[in-house]
Amino acid sequence: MLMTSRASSAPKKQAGEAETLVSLENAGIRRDGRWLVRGVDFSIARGEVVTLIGPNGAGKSTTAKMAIGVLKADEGTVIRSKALRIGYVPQKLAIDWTMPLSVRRLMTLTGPLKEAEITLALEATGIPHLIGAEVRHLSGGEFQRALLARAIARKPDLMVLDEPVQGVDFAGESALYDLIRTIRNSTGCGILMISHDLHMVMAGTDTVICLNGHVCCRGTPEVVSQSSDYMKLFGGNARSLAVYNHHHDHTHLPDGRVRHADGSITEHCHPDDGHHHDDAAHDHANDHTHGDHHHGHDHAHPHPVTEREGHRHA
Ligand SMILES: Nc1ncnc2c1ncn2[C@@H]1O[C@H](COP(=O)(O)OP(=O)(O)OP(=O)(O)O)[C@@H](O)[C@H]1O
Repeated sequence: MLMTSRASSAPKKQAGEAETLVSLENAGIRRDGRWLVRGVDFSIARGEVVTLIGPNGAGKSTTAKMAIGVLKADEGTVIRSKALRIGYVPQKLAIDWTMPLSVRRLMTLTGPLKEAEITLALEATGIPHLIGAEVRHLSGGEFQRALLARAIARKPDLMVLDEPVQGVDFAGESALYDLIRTIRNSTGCGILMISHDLHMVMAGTDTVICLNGHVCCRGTPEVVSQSSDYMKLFGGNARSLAVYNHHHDHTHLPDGRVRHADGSITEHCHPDDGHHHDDAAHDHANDHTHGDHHHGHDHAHPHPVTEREGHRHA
């Protein structure tokens, strides 16, 4: 029997367990008699970074759109937590690049924002000085920062970033991934990210879902990078992947406090805690179990941006 996205009752959350923001069970999208993706199962908790990887056409963007409700599942279920606020940075934007458009205006295209909210978001992404700049004059990295600012300005519970570093140079990529982690750490939001950039992304991700029309393999970056299915898909690239090996001796809770191995909770990490500085892979309250779905809910209210051809960084 085919089922579509549905609401459910409020989640019953165990003490200490991060809230599940969105959960997909056996979800699929069919178009023109073909399943674009099928049998997709995963969930995203508050404070968790989930990354979708996979070759071109694997269904990553389709899956992300299904997760946030831009596309309705033709099979299976997609459940989002009640009144979930979503910040979405799509892969492509329908922007007329010949028309004047300031960064300030770009920020409010999908909904009104106060000037102070715009300024704060642009400060967070490091480009407050560009508030009056023409979008068409921005560099690739500045444009991506502006899109990120627009996504975070609405203080989302879940950020969905479809290839957030496209067109950005190597140093800029690293800075943007740092920024994404900083946003997650300071706001405790969940993040669903799509990327081809295996090296950077794998290091900063709690859970990797490798897609190829279906979920090919999943797990921590370490588990996925050693999977034979993953090796088959990515070949030599996979073998050269440098996953940041770390051990988790503490957990960052969504409210910013830190729970240590002995169960004690402090405001900050201890100086001698494992894998801190230049750390790309803290364990941020991802102490929930995938496939263990507690949620409930209702329709999400994403701020989808029309996506068509025409994005200059595509
Ligand atoms: N509306 C649609 N109708 C028919 N086919 C579609 C539609 N949207 C996407 N597709 C096809 O579905 C497949 C998955 O597309 P999707 O954009 O999700 O892939 P992706 O993994 O994000 O790819 P990429 O890495 O190239 O961005 C592709 O083969 C694409 O051509």
